[in-house]
Amino acid sequence: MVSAVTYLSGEVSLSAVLEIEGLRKTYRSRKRGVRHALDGFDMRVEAGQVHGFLGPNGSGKTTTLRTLLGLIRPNGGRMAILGQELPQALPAVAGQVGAIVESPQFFPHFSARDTLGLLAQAGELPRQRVDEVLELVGLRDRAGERVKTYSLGMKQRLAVASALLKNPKLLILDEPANGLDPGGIREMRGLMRDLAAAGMTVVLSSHILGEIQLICDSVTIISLGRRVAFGPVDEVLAAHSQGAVRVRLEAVTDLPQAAETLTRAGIRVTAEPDHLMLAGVDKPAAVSRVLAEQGLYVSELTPVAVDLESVFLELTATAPVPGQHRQVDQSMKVGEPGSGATTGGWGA
Ligand SMILES: Nc1ncnc2c1ncn2[C@@H]1O[C@H](COP(=O)(O)OP(=O)(O)OP(=O)(O)O)[C@@H](O)[C@H]1O
Repeated sequence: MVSAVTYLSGEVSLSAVLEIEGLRKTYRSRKRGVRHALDGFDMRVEAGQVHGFLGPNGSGKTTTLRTLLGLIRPNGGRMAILGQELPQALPAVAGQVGAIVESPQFFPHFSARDTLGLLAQAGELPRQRVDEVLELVGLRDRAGERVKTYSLGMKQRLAVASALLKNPKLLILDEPANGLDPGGIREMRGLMRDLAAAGMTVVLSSHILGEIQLICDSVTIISLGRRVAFGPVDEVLAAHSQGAVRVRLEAVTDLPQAAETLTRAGIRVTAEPDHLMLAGVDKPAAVSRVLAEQGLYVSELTPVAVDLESVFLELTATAPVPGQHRQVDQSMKVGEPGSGATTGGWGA
């Protein structure tokens, strides 16, 4: 584990493996105009953590990761990995960063062992590392079979194995659980925890929020190119659990009117099929009073501990859909009515 201690603004903190401050990236195209994919984005990941990077489609996750890896040039801000400024230090830190940002393509007629052997040779890594990573990702027993016979989950594990070959200090994975069945997801979760326990820092983006809540020590949530929440998972949940209340009505058909009434009363409401979730409620009695005044009668009013999915919904005003990508664009288009609004989404 990286054990260095850094001094920030007079405070002692653990060493940050990854630091991003005020990162900006603007895409310009004749057809779509100017878009701020990253609009002053901040992120900090401490050593030895599994860190979840969450955001709706089009919120800027891939742009952030591609910028970090030197594949895209930012328009402003600063980035550092292992205390070294990027992109200047990229050649120096590249050997300590393993990443899968886009699904890697493998030769279909090669086996996993041949594929990794070739990559190890190209990277001048010891051959024994191939068997170590095959064991780590649980592919050892099928390592001699051709990649074209592999399931999506096995290809995903091969991709992770290829990123682990150089025994990186920082592992960056974009949607590692994509295409995995529940058993595969559980194995991947165990692998991430084992890697972190061995001192590796893991950053993973995912749309499977329940998984992130189980695996990750800390999270960053991005929306419209800006950080909207960050910190240890339990602290983020605690901060958003204050005043969270579940409301059921005698008549389910009254829910839309109740949602409207409560929203008008200044309460944040998320509608679920058979109940409403409210946020920031100081006095639950006020909720039943406001509703009763409209002839809407409450059958349940329960304070609840929120999960990461509810926090994500509240902060980004949209629900994640596993496996869906870029069907709705969350980035701001400059000059568009509503640019700068805090909502985005998958809705279309
Ligand atoms: N090469 C590009 N040219 C123009 N716009 C781009 C380009 N790449 C990304 N964008 C835009 O930048 C915004 C952020 O995209 P990005 O891919 O970083 O989001 P994301 O959070 O990774 O989304 P997803 O979860 O769908 O992968 C989107 O509006 C996207 O359309």
